[in-house]
Amino acid sequence: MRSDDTIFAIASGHGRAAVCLIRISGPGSGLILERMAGGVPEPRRAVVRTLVDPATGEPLDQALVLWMPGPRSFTGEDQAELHIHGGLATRAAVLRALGSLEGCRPAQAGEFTRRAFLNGRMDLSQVEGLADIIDAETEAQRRQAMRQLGGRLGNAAEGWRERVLQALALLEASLDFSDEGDVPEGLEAEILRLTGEVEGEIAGALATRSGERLREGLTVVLAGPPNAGKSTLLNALARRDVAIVSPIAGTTRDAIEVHCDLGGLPVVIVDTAGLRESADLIEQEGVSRARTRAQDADLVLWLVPPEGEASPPPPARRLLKLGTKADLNRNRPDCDLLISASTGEGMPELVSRLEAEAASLMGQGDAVITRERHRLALGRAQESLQRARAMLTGKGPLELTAEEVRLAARAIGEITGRVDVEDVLDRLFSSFCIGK
Ligand SMILES: Nc1nc2c(c(=O)[nH]1)N(C=O)[C@@H](CNc1ccc(C(=O)N[C@@H](CCC(=O)O)C(=O)O)cc1)CN2
Ligand SMILES: Nc1nc2c(ncn2[C@@H]2O[C@H](COP(=O)(O)OP(=O)(O)OP(=O)(O)O)[C@@H](O)[C@H]2O)c(=O)[nH]1
Ligand SMILES: [Mg+2]
Repeated sequence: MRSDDTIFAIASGHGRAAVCLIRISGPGSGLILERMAGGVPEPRRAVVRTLVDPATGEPLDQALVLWMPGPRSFTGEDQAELHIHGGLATRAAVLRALGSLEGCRPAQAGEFTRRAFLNGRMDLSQVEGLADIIDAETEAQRRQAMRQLGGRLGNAAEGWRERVLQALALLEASLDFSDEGDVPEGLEAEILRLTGEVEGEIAGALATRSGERLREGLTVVLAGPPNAGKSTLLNALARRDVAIVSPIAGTTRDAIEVHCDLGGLPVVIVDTAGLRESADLIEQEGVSRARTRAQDADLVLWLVPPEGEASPPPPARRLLKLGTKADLNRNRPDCDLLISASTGEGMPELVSRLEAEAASLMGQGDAVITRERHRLALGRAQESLQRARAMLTGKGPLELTAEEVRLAARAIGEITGRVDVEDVLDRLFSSFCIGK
């Protein structure tokens, strides 16, 4: 795809709507306004214009038009926006007209943001923050995404990289000037200080997974014997009739997921098939899926009916034992909590318990790293720094020490996209909406 094309796309939603936003970016943006909107308005001032078909002059729609010349624009290049009426035919007519102009083509997913990145308007960590803002479903996710867009991770990474490069410069100076192949004592102390500081800060950022958990949402799996009341509990937590409930054991077979917002934190609650030996092939598959989901879950709610558990709970990272149908039997000393979907007993306590679990696993958006990509890159940086520091104090070969420090700087550079990130970009932008 040519990057000097002028690209356009609908940036608003795609159904019938009151207003539709068409975004345009590239060197032909001004010409488009001249051909279709009667001229280029004053920069960054909205004006109402009648849009016309550039081929025939036929009026197509009334629009609010914006002109944002580069480099002071989102993409860093000339940009225009047409805020048109939201009807399907209007949209089609304007897009057809834009596509008929030379050098203009529909944008690919994420292509506006890719241009913003390539033009240095934002770094890779900020691009990820932007993607996360669009996907944020809860308040804490929104806050975390905004911090990343605002440069919290990017600034931290730049700070680390700068100090590592400073240490590298000192090492290289020693390489050039020392005949014995060792580092003068004063310099060695400074290199150890710089790399030690950075290594400690990176270790701090790696110490919690709460950022990744918050971005992805916490998975809570409801598991237990058939008829324990799992689907009834799912419906109660979701406050809608999501799953079929019946007195017949083995009602649920597929795993059913509901996205919930618990005090601003994203929690995916998964209802599963009741665990039992069964001759029914479909039920067997359901039971095997239930076990897998329980194993992968951040938290398993193990539901024990009044008649007790027929089998031990499946292996899980974290498990909370819930006695169900408390209205039928209140004598359940082995359970962490008693609930009844019929009377509502225990439900507020359960929700508080889940909120507390979620908060302790996810925080409120204060973590610095939010993706496995960050964890892997910083993990490599940390290992390189550790190896370099060990060589430095153990009087290891200077060239190898410098190479490790170089590797550390490179790994940190991956966070902001300073170094080879083509494949990361392709993967990331393919997950973007068209128009972003
Ligand atoms: N109509 C509309 N709304 C939108 C966007 C958009 O592109 N169009 N955005 C798109 O995602 C977001 C806002 N992001 C933007 C960020 C920077 C610039 C920009 O042109 N910045 C220039 C000029 C700033 C100024 O005028 O002071 C700059 O930073 O130099 C525009 C939008 C959300 N809302
Ligand atoms: N008395 C009483 N009955 C309940 C309660 N919760 C669920 N039940 C009933 O128990 C039966 C089974 O409920 P489900 O929610 O379908 O149970 P399940 O664990 O999803 O069962 P499977 O999908 O077959 O594994 C239904 O008849 C529910 O109405 C409760 O708190 N009290
Ligand atoms: Mg069920």
